[in-house]
Amino acid sequence: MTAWSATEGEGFSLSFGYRDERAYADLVQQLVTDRVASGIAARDRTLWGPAAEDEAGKRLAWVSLSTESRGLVDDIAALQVEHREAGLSRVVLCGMGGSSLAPEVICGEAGVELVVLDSSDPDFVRAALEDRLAETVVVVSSKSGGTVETDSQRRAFEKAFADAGIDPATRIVVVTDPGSPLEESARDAGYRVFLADPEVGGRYSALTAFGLVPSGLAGADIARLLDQAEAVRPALEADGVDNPGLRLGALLGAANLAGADKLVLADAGSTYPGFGDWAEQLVAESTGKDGKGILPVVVGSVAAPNFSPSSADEVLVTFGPDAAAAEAARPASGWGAHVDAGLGAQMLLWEYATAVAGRVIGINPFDQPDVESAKAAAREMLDGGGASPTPVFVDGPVSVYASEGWLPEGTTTVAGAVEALLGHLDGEHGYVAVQAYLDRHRDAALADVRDALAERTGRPVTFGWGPRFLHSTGQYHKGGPDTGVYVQVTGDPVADLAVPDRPFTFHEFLTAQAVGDGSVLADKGRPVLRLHVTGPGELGAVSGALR
Ligand SMILES: O=P(O)(O)OC[C@H]1O[C@H](O)[C@H](O)[C@@H](O)[C@@H]1O
Repeated sequence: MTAWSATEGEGFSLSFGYRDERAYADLVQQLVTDRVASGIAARDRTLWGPAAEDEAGKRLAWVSLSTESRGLVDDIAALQVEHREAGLSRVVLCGMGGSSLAPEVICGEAGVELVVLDSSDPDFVRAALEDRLAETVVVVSSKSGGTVETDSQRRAFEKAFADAGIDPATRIVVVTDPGSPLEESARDAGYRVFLADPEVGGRYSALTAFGLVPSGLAGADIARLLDQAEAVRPALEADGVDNPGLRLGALLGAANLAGADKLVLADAGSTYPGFGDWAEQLVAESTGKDGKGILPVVVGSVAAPNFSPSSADEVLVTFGPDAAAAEAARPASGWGAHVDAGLGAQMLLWEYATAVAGRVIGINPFDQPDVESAKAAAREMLDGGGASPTPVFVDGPVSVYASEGWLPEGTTTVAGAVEALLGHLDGEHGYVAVQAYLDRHRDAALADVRDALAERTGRPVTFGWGPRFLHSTGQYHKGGPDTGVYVQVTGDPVADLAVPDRPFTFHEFLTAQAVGDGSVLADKGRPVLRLHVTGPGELGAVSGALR
């Protein structure tokens, strides 16, 4: 690292460190000359090349949401008052990926309760259904209106309300795009419907109805969020070398082209701790395709392995006001940045930076071509078309499944299988993705294996909860560079739960998602190990072997 330089303006401050300041300065200058910032603000569809033009043409309305979304604030506040007067104080959000990650961060910062149901794990779903139903409002959010997790959750809540003698129409609020199948069924059912701007993709939708409705109903100050975004807009739209969106985007893009293709994100004293998970979806789904991309690695703090120490393929970025913590870290790659801003400004800044990085890397930051393949494989499994997998061996409470071509014959222990998988990890660019298809509240302690595995391997390690990560890093795993090894953890639930009026249960669906995504990865020749435990009490056998 040769230098740190700072940019400050209303609503943000950034400092950067670079291996080679000239490489960075030249690139930012080029972006200024090409008028990329004002071009994005003017919704210029040509900035990502001819192949991306169609998609970009209908995906750039996020640039002006800080003004366009103002009209929603009063409507949401009025509905919130109605709910409170009716004694409804608990808000559950059913939604995946871009339809739930932003509200989770916004409500986390505001310190208001929002129950985010972004799972098909039967124990997790049941816990959400059984808690204080009499006081519950359910927001069902889906842009496409066709996401099976969200549809299943909606059905489960409709049945729970009906069984309790409560009219679902008094409790269910829907957020969707105009004309979606969900809009139609919601209108038929008499639900309150908020329509979002269809020219904003899911992961750029934080400041649309998708971010604002659940957050506002839960009690967060959404007008303040829009104010923060509005404050940073002039800086992001300016064709100048101090533009923070250009600078952060250029850093991520230039680092990526130089081989630093992992983005390690750490909180440095922010008031919005879940921000890493929101940025993870934005960056991974936007850039991870065509064998290219930036892999976000969300870590607990600047003291966590992968941040300190780091490896030569990692860019270290902190968010929050603690600049000293950021500067104390010395990235092995030489690439790093520190970004401090109010949450609304931070979100808009990263959206610009991601769009800019996409242009630098040479991908379309608005599509997600590999997400559908896992959904199709899951559907095939549920229809009975997918081959039912058999374990390679069973070790105590753990059944072990492996994709072809990497597990040595004669392996009989979980520890041996993990060792063999890690043996396939490339020392320069390899990463480990742990994917836990479990109850992310009850089984939260399993996430500790991230740090342990990062220490053990010295390589970037990500930890994601299934099916949540399928709508985030799942795109990168399948569409990004072929450098990962994958550990899936699945388990038998305490009790399964039917999906009302569907021919499958939640557990069958969750299993189909894990097996389906694993088969798509395996078909691409990516090594996959699945460890299936007989029950939540047996997870120790898995975490022990991964440490
Ligand atoms: O809002 P929905 O249409 O239900 O989509 C939820 C998620 O689904 C897919 O996985 C997309 O890749 C995500 O970008 C999106 O956020």
